Amino acid sequence: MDAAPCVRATHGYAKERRAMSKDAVARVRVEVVPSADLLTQLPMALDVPGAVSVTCLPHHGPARTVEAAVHLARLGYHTVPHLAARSIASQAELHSLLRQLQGAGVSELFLVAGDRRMSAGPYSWSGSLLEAIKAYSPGFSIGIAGYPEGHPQLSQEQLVSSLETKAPMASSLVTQMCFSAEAISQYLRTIRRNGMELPVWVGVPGPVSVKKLVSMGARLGVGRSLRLARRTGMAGALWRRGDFLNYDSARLIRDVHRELAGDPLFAGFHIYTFNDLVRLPGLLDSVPTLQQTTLSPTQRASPPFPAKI
Ligand SMILES: NC(=O)C1=CN([C@@H]2O[C@H](COP(=O)(O)OP(=O)(O)OC[C@H]3O[C@@H](n4cnc5c(N)ncnc54)[C@H](O)[C@@H]3O)[C@@H](O)[C@H]2O)C=CC1
Ligand SMILES: Nc1nc(=O)c2c([nH]1)NC[C@@H]1CN(c3ccc(C(=O)N[C@@H](CCC(=O)O)C(=O)O)cc3)CN21
Repeated sequence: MDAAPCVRATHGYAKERRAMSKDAVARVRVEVVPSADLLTQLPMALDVPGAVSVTCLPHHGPARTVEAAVHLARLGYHTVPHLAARSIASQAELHSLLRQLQGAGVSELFLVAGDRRMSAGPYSWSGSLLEAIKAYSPGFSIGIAGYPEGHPQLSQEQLVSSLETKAPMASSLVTQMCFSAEAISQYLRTIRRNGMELPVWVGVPGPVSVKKLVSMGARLGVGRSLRLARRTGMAGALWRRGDFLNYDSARLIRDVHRELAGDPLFAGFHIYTFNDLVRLPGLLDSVPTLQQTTLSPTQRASPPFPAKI
């Protein structure tokens, strides 16, 4: 870690912490919702040039995501906007969004079908959107979604076939929020066995209140994982005490890192924050650096993770 101190004039945020090294910045992405106060809140929690992934929620629509992404890119963040296929009304709208993003220097996108029941336009799933983007702006790197615990509305066959179609056109895979290190590493083993060779960003919940995670988790279809988290004690201690403090993201990150350190296709962690950013700096400080993930096999025999988490 870089030892340079980083002072923040904040309320409730860590006032002083060690700046993340460039390596650590490269290993972590922070997912945010394009809320009205994002542009003032995010810089208090994440230093430029950190990487930010900007959601595209059904009730927001793509213009809001793109507008926020353009602002964040201009602030100097590596910005990865989500484009939800079902939310894009026309090819003309898609082209306009892509031009705005290119104009701001955005070079990477994350595509999903999106949670809208009906498509607003010609793109009913992320594969057709991917093809359309490649045809118009081949320069974008494109991330697609992976589901360690399946998807509540989609069968395994649909997920496998969707992944097989999209992977050759994509540059990375981001896993859906999951609370189980075992489910994540099992999923990675399975997709690798099936010949998928994309770098994987492992999606984990950030230091969000358990209450928020429970309400969001059920809506996003990760309820099974949450129930597991409660039973296995990751969040269990908090539940038993009856208070809704923080989910222990650092512990999950440590467990996943222990399983995946040394895997050449492990890109890093994608942290779902739900804009609960106050405790993010503390978590980021505890994320392993690139150097620690590329230890030689001999070094790896010793504990693979810094003692601080
Ligand atoms: N993992 C994440 O970060 C996010 C996940 N999502 C959710 O994931 C779903 C799947 O997105 P992708 O992985 O891009 O799937 P996809 O676009 O690759 O679709 C997989 C298959 O399921 C069908 N399908 C997809 N969404 C559907 C829906 N809502 N209703 C009926 N059939 C559908 C498609 O036609 C295709 O055959 C989204 O619809 C949304 O619910 C949405 C936003 C972010
Ligand atoms: N099925 C699915 N849909 C998604 O949109 C989605 C996933 N899965 N997996 C991971 C992330 C997390 N997602 C979300 C979803 C909702 C909020 C959220 O904060 N929703 C607020 C409204 C925020 C606002 O309108 O400003 C809410 O109360 O619904 C955040 C991230 C987006 N992504």
